[in-house]
Amino acid sequence: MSTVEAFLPVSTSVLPTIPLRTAVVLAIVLAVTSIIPLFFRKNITNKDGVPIPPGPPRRYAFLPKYPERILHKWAQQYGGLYTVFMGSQLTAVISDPVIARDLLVNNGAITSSRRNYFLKDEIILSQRAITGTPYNDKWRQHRRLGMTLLSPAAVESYSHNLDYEAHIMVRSLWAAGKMGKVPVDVAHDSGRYPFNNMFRLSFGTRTETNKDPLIERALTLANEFMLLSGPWTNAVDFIKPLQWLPTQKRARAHKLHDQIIETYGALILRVQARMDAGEDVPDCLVKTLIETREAEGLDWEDLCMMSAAFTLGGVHSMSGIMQWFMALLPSYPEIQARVHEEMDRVVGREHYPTAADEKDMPYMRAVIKEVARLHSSFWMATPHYSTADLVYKGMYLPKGTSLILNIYSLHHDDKRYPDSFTFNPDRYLGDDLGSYESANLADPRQRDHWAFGSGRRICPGIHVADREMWLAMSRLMWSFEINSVPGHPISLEEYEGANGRTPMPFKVQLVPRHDRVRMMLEEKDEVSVFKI
Ligand code: HEM
Repeated sequence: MSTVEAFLPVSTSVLPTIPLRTAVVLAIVLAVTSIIPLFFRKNITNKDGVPIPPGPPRRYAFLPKYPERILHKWAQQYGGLYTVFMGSQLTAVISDPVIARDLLVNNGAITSSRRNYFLKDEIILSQRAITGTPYNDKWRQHRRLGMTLLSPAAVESYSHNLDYEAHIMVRSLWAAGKMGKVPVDVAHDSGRYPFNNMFRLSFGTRTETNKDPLIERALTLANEFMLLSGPWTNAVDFIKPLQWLPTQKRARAHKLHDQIIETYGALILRVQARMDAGEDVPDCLVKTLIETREAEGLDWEDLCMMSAAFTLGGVHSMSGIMQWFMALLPSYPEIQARVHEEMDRVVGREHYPTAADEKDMPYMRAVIKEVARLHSSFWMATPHYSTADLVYKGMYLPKGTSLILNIYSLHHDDKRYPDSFTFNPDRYLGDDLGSYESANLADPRQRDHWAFGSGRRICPGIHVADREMWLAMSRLMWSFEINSVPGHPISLEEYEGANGRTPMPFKVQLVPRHDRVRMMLEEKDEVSVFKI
């Protein structure tokens, strides 16, 4: 009797005896057939035998730093629509403008949901903050409430506030740079600018000094959100058993959720107290939410997450693009010279460029579009998720497919953007459309860039973001020559972030262009508005 047989229960002796070697072989075969396939892609077809789009043979739990570079390599190998298995999650990667339009716009009724990402959606956002909500009535309701402040007409109504914050940002950078004599780290002011804008939209107020601790707190929360919500970077999002373990990322996600509720909840209560005391609270998102809470059936988490939605969506993204702008331009003195020539010719040196000057400054507009193309805040937008089976050009996308807009490949298509890795604003001369108009062109191959995503989940902040970029970037160019600091090269290849991307820390020299700069910047001081 073998050792194994000695330990078998007596009752098994009635079963046919399997020799030990056969048992071992069977165990190996079982392991090979049931475990090994978990590491390779599945061949899925629909009932008519239509296969899923091609893709790499292995399954992945996460992709390392700079996942967009791997997606780009696969796009070149497998084409404009391919699939990758992230654990058991089938993920379709869209790298072609026509396919993006066909799948995300024309089939938007069934491709506009969100997968329930474990860290981002389930823990941090509780499926809220607009971005984390599946395509359902709650999403429609929250997006509608948000859009009351984000429509083009609404943006016009508060454009003077954005104007003022752009002034404050330029002024603060100028002061920090001691009028061009000292190198400046632009990150803090690049973050405070959109934060003040979003804070005002959400809560009707602004931070009054550059040192207000709320700025650092909000920027830290937004940054942590971006680090934890990468669509390809967390194995725990794709391997279910990992979700049962007390991992460090899981703990960070719970902490972030609690901090969002605590920080934004406290601010809501302060607005509520003012309203209860009969004070005149400026129109803002939180005022609307408090007034309509009962009629809309909003719970406390809805309120907190909605009041954080603009800050989570519109601060890190805008701060990133502002920083890329200031990181890029020092390497292109000839482009700066062309902007300055246009600025002096169209605007002159007596006053700042305003929103009204935009239409007359095609080169400055082209520079902004080119920054958004070459250094998009997000390379993979936010994944969409399909809610019904779909067959597209002989390829099957089953219900429950995650759909990734591969912005990196779309923006590095050398046919659409010749020499696509080069910063060349000339490619946008003659394009006088705003980002939203461009996203709605009948021919998606003519769209300026895809930085704001696509389809029914397209960034709702697109209009305010366009205005913010124009005001801040044109003012920076009116005021300064942006130079690099000798001996401190700025890296344009490396960057930070798992989701939203920002340049590695850098400093620039902001040299005032003329005497009026000082007078303009000294003109308006920090003002205090409604206090909460
Ligand atoms: C340069 C600035 C910005 C960029 C590059 C950007 C980019 C994006 C992208 C790529 C998406 C995903 C779209 C998709 O799913 O297809 C998105 C969604 C979103 N953005 Fe922005 N965004 C910016 C500014 C803003 C601003 C200023 C706000 C707020 C006022 C905002 C709020 C949101 C929200 C709430 C969503 C989720 C929309 C939904 O799921 O329905 N974003 N943004």
